[in-house]
Amino acid sequence: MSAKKPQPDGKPAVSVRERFSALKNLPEFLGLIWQTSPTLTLGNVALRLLRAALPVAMLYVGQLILDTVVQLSRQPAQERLLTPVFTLVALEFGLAIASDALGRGVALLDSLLGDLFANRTSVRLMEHAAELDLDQFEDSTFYDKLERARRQTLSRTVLMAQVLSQAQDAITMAFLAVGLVAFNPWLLLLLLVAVIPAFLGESHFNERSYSLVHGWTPERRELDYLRQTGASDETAKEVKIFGLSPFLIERFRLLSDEFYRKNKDLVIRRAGWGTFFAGVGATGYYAAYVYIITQAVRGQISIGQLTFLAGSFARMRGLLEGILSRFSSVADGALYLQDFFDFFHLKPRIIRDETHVVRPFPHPIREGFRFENVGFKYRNAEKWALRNLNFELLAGEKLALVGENGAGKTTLVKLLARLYDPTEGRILLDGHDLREYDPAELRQEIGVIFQDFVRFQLSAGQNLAVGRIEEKDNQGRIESAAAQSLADTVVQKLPNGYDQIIGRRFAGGVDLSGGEWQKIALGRAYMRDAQLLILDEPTAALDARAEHQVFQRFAELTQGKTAILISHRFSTVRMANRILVIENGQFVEIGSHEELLAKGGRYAELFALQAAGYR
Ligand SMILES: Nc1ncnc2c1ncn2[C@@H]1O[C@H](COP(=O)(O)OP(=O)(O)OP(=O)(O)O)[C@@H](O)[C@H]1O
Repeated sequence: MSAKKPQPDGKPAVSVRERFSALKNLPEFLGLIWQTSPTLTLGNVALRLLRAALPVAMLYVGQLILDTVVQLSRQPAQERLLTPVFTLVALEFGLAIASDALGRGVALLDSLLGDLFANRTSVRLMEHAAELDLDQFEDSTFYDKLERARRQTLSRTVLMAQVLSQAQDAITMAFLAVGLVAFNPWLLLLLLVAVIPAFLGESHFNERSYSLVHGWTPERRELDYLRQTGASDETAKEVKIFGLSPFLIERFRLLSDEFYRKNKDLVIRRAGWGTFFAGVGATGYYAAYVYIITQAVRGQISIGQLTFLAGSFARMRGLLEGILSRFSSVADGALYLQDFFDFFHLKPRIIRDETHVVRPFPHPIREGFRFENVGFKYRNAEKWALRNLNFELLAGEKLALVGENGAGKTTLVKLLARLYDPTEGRILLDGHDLREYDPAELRQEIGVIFQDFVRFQLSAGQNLAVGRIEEKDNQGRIESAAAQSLADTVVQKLPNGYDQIIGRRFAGGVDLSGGEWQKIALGRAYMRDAQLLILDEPTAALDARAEHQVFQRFAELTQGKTAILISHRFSTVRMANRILVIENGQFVEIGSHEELLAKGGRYAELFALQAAGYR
């Protein structure tokens, strides 16, 4: 990267070279438009080509009309034949109507193509985001890219129209230039001199504006966050109780005012310079006009030619100004495209390894999982979340993970599901590295219910079905999963049963208590029918009776399956075959409840601590 000139607020500006090099994105962009709809694209181009030829045709007919009129006016009254004039006027009338119709046709196709393109792009964005790794989502630069790619959907459709208009106007210019150059090539030069300063000015301000907006992506993300946090159903409760509104509003006001001020300075300077450059342009035009008039007065050209040339010059000035100023917004659009393509060029690392034969997932798992010296560090984190971890999770075993907050229990589970890969060491499944299996197949065989499970604003039935979404229409399966997780008792109370929308975001939604939500989430694990079931604090919000019932069923349901339980409640933990204690990401001890109690180590200590609380 070249050293960038900092903006007044310390953010890097975008160099001219970067803006030009961003234009290389246009062919790929046009390719995407073509793929969106070849028919609409072809139609659009054809209409624009026709339309490009019309201005010069109209000016030329105008010239013929005037010359014919002048000629007729010089003839004796009885010899004046008006038919040729009227024919020409009819022709010009036809051209005017055609021009208008073509203009509307182009606008229509632009809008249809634009809408279609925006829809397809949003779908592609969602599809690509779904392929990326979890840690990419946890990276703020990634998020900024995603944000810019998302925000620019609309302006990309504008960019499309701009690129096409650019080509259309260039063709019109070429037609007009032929006439102007034939008359006097210097006029073309005068035209450029009149227009280029405006272009440079425009270009400069566009660059500033892009830099400002680009540099402010994190702050704009924060603004969105503040706006949402200040007023959303999820946060309203705590915002009210803690009286957070003034704090949030103040931060929002400060940030948004600062952006307003910066943008205002830019807009004002832009308007000032814009007026000046428009003056320069007008001067050029009138100089050319005076010259053409002089030529007409001297009889060098006809009155018809005078109007043709003056018209051509004025028209070309408008077109050239348009082309040049559009050029700089096309260049900016292309810069935004850079963000867009950058996002699409991001590749996930946790993918099916196509360089090797992918190992089929064992059915059933024979030996189990083995952690060999596993260490993991989160992206951008200083500290290891897990280190030197060696243990075995045997096939069919129920293993409980115990450790204080932040010990690394959830991280361990995420490694098993390959949401991340270990930073060092490896995890084996039946003697082979997890990376040798297809991650999609692996995840199919693992059912995880995280402690921060998602409360989907969908129907109760769909909330259960997310455990295996292919079975969303299998009502029998949904109901039996609900019965196993006790979610059926929750659904019974809902006015519309399984079809009831839960959560408050949408009209008619009914919210559930924390424990009720948890029963629904647990049901997902039973929908899943996976070989390895992982429940991360599955019963934290359940009352004592419900917890007891859940675990009675859990033992039955996981028979023959491998399971991991994370819990801070020892009543739950002791139901596991073995318990793994971790502390600060390190292995402490492993064994059955009785063994660990007898050993009198960390587990025994924690157990005694909790038991004392109940005495
Ligand atoms: N996405 C993340 N990025 C960076 N650090 C993380 C991330 N998630 C967790 N950590 C850190 O990794 C460590 C282990 O976290 P983990 O969630 O695995 O703990 P845990 O044992 O499940 O805790 P708890 O009992 O509170 O659920 C913690 O120090 C935490 O701050």
